[in-house]
Amino acid sequence: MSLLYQKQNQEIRPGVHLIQDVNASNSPMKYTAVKVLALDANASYDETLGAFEAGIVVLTGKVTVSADQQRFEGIGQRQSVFDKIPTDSVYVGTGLPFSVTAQTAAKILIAFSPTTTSFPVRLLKGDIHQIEHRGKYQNKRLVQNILPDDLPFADKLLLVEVYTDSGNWSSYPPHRHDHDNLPTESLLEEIYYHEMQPKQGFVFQRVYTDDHSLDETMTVQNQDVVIVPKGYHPVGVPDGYDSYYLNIMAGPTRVWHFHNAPEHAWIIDRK
Ligand SMILES: O=C(O)C[C@@H](O)[C@H](O)C(=O)CO
Repeated sequence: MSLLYQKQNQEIRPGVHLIQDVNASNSPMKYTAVKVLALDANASYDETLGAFEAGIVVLTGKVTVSADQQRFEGIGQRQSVFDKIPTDSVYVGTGLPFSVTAQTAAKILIAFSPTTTSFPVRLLKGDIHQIEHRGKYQNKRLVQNILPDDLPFADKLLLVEVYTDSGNWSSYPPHRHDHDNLPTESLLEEIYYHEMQPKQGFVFQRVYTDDHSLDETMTVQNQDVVIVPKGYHPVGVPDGYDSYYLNIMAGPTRVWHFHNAPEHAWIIDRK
């Protein structure tokens, strides 16, 4: 089972280019799915959600999102994800139609999770994001929380952006969240959407379980997706390149409680 989905570039509607489309039909994921779309200026994409909720993240550019008689105009805060400016997102509840119209050339990520529980459509402005500077030594990273578990605005979805600069590791020391064992650990699937700067860069990501029945180390390139159905999932960033990824998480309970690999937990305790 490959966990790596390399970028596509398929024009699915006039001015709408499909970069990624990972879902239950082409992956083992049950709680999470993702679409990444590049929109030419003035291009529009619309969809009616089935029994899914969605988080529409404006990765780059300016768009207008309409859903459930609400219209959010001119949202999006950056030209590149590497501007490191928290961007705007829109949460759309289960079963609703939505449309996205690009005011400038734009890139959007749509995260999905199956649910029949309705939550209201909501604009999640970038300036409400909780920002974290995690790690030390060579595992420093910048975390921009878009839809963390302490915002009760979704039934299942959790969304977070992570920046890992040249020569650092993130999602490190390795942790897992694949046991439904609250309050110690929650069961959350995870999807990584990766970008690199400069674009020709790559990162290494390993996904592995305690018994190594799953143990895959991948070379991940710009706009690739990695799925984490279970297991630890560290990311290493080579010298000279900076990494961005957006994480989508979801599972039976919308809480992020993870378990650090015991043999590597000492990494956290260094002074
Ligand atoms: O802290 C990080 O390096 C990011 C990770 O926590 C990432 O968001 C993840 O693996 C969540 O389970």
